[in-house]
Amino acid sequence: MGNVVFLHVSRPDVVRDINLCVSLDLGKSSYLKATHEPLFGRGILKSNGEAWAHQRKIIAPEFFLDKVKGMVDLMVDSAQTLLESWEARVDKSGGTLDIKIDDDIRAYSADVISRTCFGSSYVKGKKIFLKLRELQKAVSKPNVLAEMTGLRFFPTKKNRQAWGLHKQVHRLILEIVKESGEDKNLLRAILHSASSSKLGLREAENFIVDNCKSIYFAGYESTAVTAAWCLMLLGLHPEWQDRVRQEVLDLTMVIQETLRLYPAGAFVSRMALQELKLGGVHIPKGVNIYIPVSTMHLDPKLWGPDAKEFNPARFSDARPQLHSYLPFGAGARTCLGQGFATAELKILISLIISKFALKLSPLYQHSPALKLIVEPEFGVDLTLTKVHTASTTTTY
Ligand code: HEM
Repeated sequence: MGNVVFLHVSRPDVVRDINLCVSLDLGKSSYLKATHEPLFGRGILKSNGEAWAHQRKIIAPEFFLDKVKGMVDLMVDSAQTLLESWEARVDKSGGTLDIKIDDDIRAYSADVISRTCFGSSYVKGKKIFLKLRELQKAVSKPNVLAEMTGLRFFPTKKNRQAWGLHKQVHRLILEIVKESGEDKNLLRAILHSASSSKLGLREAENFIVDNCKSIYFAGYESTAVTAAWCLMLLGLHPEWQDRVRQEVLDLTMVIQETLRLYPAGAFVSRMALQELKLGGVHIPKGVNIYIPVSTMHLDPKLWGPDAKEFNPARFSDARPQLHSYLPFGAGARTCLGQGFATAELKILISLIISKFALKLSPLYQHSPALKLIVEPEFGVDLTLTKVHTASTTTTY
């Protein structure tokens, strides 16, 4: 535990300094994370220095706004599948349906990321998502502690299970790569980069697999969990459902507020690549710094006395103080998929709200749990009924 610092203070100035230091030092080191990282390997999420910069350069253009705009129709198609199934189930159950939404939302998110980034259908990618979810569960306990203490390198039963799953995911991704056609998508960009990087066969395979896993995980789970939290909050606050039906701009605030209360990424972490002083604290080179995002998001000093309440209107007039709102991180390593995720969330939530009235079910048990990301431990239970409204015009 000697090489870890938790910054349990709500100090936007410190976050700014951290980002500055890390940005300044980008070129100095290559892969800093160890080889047995079962979930991401050496993909963009866990690499540093030149290796990271190289991957970011390849992947970032695939998420520019013009690319995301081109993906909207695919996102709507994926959402329609979910809506049709919910409509049929509501009809079948006599107009009111009690439903645990999590699996359907995950299926939507998996479908979107699979179609838009990899050109393959959910059906093909389904096995990968299931394995990744198992892998996530296997590595998520003891999560941060294991990450910090090096426990994840011991051949414990849990670690052996994780490494086995890792191998299966590796094989499945390579199968999809071999089958992939010539359409332009993220997978092709990664393939192109791997083949032009003079890597050996094994290295090239690892490069492809690790980045596919990074994108699958980053793009799939975090968005699905955010959508589930957002629908839970809307179920609890019907007045905001009405507002969103009337004025889709209000949806932006609802999503911002959801990400403030339940940021999928519990920590933004950085490694000090040189000796630093942050907020008067001496940080030696090589130390990992964890910024607990929720702590900052719920601090009354930054957000006012209602910091723990759901109040999307707080985003209507005032912008949050710089570096005090970090759902997508900050600085050079800010989330690449922010625009993509926002479009995906707006499409799904606006279509659901235009078709259904949501009520939080009495079956719902509130228990936010840290499993690499913060998710509803027992899922989200809602009661759905159909609404008949004139549809709102939506710009994503
Ligand atoms: C609501 C959904 C999402 C949330 C809350 C979220 C949050 C985050 C956070 C907190 C980080 C770390 C930023 C930092 O360290 O400063 C991150 C990184 C990243 N995210 Fe997201 N993300 C979401 C969706 C997505 C999607 C849909 C994609 C891609 C399809 C994506 C791709 C990435 C990538 C590639 C990185 C690594 C960037 C780098 O290290 O250079 N994310 N995300």
